[in-house]
Amino acid sequence: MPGPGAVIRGLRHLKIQSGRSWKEFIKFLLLLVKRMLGNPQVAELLRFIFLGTIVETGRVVGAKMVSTVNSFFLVKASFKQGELSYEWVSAYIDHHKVWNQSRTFRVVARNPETMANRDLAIAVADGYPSAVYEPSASEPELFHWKGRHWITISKEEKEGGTSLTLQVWSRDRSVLDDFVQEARTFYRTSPQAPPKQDFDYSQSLIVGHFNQADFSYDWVLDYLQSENIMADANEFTISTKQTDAGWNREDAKQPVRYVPSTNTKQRLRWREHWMQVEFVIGYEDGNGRTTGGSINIMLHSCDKAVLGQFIEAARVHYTNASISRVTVHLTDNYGSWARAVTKNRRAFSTLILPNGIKELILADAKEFLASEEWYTFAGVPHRRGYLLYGEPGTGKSSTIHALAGELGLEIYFISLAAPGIDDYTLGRLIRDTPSRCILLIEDIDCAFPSREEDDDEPLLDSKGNPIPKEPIPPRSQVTLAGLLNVLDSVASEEGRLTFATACIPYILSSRVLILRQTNHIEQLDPALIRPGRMDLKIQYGLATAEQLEQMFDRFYPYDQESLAEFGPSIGCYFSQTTGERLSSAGLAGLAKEFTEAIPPARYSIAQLQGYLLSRKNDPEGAVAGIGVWIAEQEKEKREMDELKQKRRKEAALRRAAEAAAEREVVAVVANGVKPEADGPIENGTVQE
Ligand SMILES: Nc1ncnc2c1ncn2[C@@H]1O[C@H](COP(=O)(O)OP(=O)(O)OP(=O)(O)O)[C@@H](O)[C@H]1O
Repeated sequence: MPGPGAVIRGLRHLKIQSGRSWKEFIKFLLLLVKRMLGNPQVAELLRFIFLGTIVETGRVVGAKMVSTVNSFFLVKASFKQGELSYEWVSAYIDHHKVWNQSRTFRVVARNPETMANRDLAIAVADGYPSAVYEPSASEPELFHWKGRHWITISKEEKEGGTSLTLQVWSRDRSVLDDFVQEARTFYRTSPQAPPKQDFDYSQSLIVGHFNQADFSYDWVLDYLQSENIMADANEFTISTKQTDAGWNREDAKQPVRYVPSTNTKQRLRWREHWMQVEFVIGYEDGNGRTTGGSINIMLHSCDKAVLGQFIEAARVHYTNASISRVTVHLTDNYGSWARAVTKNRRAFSTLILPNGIKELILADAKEFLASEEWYTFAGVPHRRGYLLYGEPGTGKSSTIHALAGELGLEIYFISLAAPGIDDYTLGRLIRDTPSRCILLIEDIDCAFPSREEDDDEPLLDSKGNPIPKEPIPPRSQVTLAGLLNVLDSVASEEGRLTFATACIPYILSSRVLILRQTNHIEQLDPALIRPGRMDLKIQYGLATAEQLEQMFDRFYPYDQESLAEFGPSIGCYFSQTTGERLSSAGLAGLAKEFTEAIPPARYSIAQLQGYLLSRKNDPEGAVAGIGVWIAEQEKEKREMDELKQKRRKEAALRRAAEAAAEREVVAVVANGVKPEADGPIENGTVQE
C-alpha cells in the first residue's frame, strides 16, 4: 500500500499531467483502491459500512411500508387528560378490565367500592382502604372489543398530563366511532361516580354559580343536602349546631349534621346527569355569620334547560321542606341578605288574641295576596300596610311568624338599628327580596325617636319650669324620608307584605311589610302610618279575661276542640291532693278560678306564660299559686318603678346642674356679672 508521501507525489504528478490523460488518473484510483482493499482492516471497515447502509435502508423502507399498510388497516385516536372524552374512554376501558394483563402498575391505597374495575384491588372488606393497582404508562394492551374488533390501547404519562392512544385494527373508522360513542354512553349512565377532576370543562359543560348573597344559594344548599343527592359524597364537615343546614344522623345519641365541606369538589349524580359540585368558603362578617361563599355546579350537560330544571327542582324542594318551617332571612353587617335561619312553624290557632283578631288579620292578608289582578285593574298600587303595636310580650312577633307559616311566606327581617343599614342599603335590601314574602322591619322606634322613652309627666325645677327631657339620639342611619321613600318605591309594589315591629305590618303588593313597635303608636310619624302606607292598625293589649281563659285551655286543654287538636297524650292531669285524674269539667272550673284571680289588662301573655310553664303539669298548683305570683309581680313592678323614678331624677338633676353651669359661663363672658343661682331643686317637683 502506498504511503502518504507516495499519494501526494502521485497527486502532484497528476496535477502536472492533468492535461494529458484521464485514463491514467482512473488507473491510479483503481490502483489506490486495490492497494487499500489489500489491507484487511480497511476492507473489513468498508464491508461493515456497506452492510449497515443496506440494513438501515431496508429498515426505513420496511417501516414506511408498515405505516403505509397500517394506514390502510388501522385507525388511530388519542385522548388527552383534561378532555371529557378522556374520562369516557378511561372509565370504559377500566370497566372492561383492559389493564388486567398489564405488567406495569403503581400501587395506591383506595376505597375499592369507588373503583370501576375491582379486579385491580386486593380488596379486604374491613372498612380500611385496599391496595389498588393503578395502571401507569405501559406497553400497549391488546383489547378484543365485543369479540369482533382488535384495539391496541396504550397509556402515556407526560408533564402535560396523561394521554391514551387507541389503534383500532380496522379499515373502517366507524368502529372507532362506535367505540367512543359506547364509552360516552357508559360514562353518562354509569352508577359509578367518576373521579372528581380539577379541569375546566366550562367550554363543553354548563356551569352555574350560586352566591351566598342570593336566595337560590339556600335552595341549592338545601337540595344538595337532601340525602339522596349527597349519597355519593365522601367529604363532610360535621356540625352539632342544629341551625346548620345539613342532614341529621338520627342513629346517634347526640344528633350531628353532615354539612358539605367547603373548598372541596364532589361528583354527584342528579337524575340522569353527573355534576361536579364545589363549595367555596365565605368569610366571617364579624357577627359570627359567614358571607361571600358560593356553590359552583358543573352539570354534565350542554343544555341550559337542564340547569333550569335543576334550579326549579331545588326551589320546589326548598319550598316543600319549608311547609313545616318558617324561614327568616337576616342581614349582614354590610347591608346585604345573609344566610337564613329556620324555625318550626307556629300554628295560627296557638295565638291567644281577643275574639276575631286572628281571623281578621289572616283573612285580610289572604284577600290582599289573592287580589293582585283587581289592584292592577283598578289602578291602585298593590300594597297594604299593617301596624301591629302595643305592650311587649303581647304576641306581635308571634302573630307575624304564625302568619308567615299560614301563608307559606318567608320572612325578611331588617332591623333599622343594625349596623350597615342606611337609606341606600335599606332600598337595596327591599329590592333584593323575592316578590312573595313578608318583610319585617324592626326597631322603627329606635330609628326615629320623637320623645323621651318614658311617658311620665315632665320633671320640674324649683321655679316650676319643666326640665327638658333628654333627647334620645337616633340609633339608626336610616332617615324617615329614606324609609318613606322605600315604602312608596316601585320596588315595594311587588306583592310584599310588610310588617314593622313597633309594630307596623305593611303589605306591599305580593310582599307583606311589617313594622313592629312596642307601645306607642303616637311616637310614630303620622306620615309613616297614614292610610295607604299602614291600612290595618291592630293594638296588642295586656291579657283580657277572655285571653286568660284561652291561655289556660292552651296549657291544660279541657275544651273538646282543644283536646281533639292536641291528641290523646295531652289533657291528662292529676290532682296533687287526691291523686285522681282531673275531669274536663274540673279543669274548666280551674280555668274560671284562674281567670277571676288575675286582674284583666294587667299582665302580658308572655309574663303569664312564664308562670304557667313552671307548672305545666299541675293545673291545680297553677291556680293555687297565682295569688303569690301576682303579689311578687306587683312588688317587682313597684321596685322597678321606684328605680326608674330615681334614675330619672338623677338624670334631671344632672341636666339642671349642667344647664346652670352653662348659663353662668355665658353670663360671665357677656357682662362679667355672675347670675343668681337657681337654688336647690326641692322635693315634690323634681326635687330632691
Ligand atoms: N297573644 C299571644 N298568643 C300566644 N302567645 C303569646 C301571645 N303573646 C305573647 N305570647 C308568647 O310570649 C312570648 C313573646 O311573645 P311575642 O314575642 O310575640 O311578643 P311581642 O309582642 O312581639 O313582644 P315584643 O314587643 O317585646 O317583641 C312568645 O313565647 C309567645 O309565645
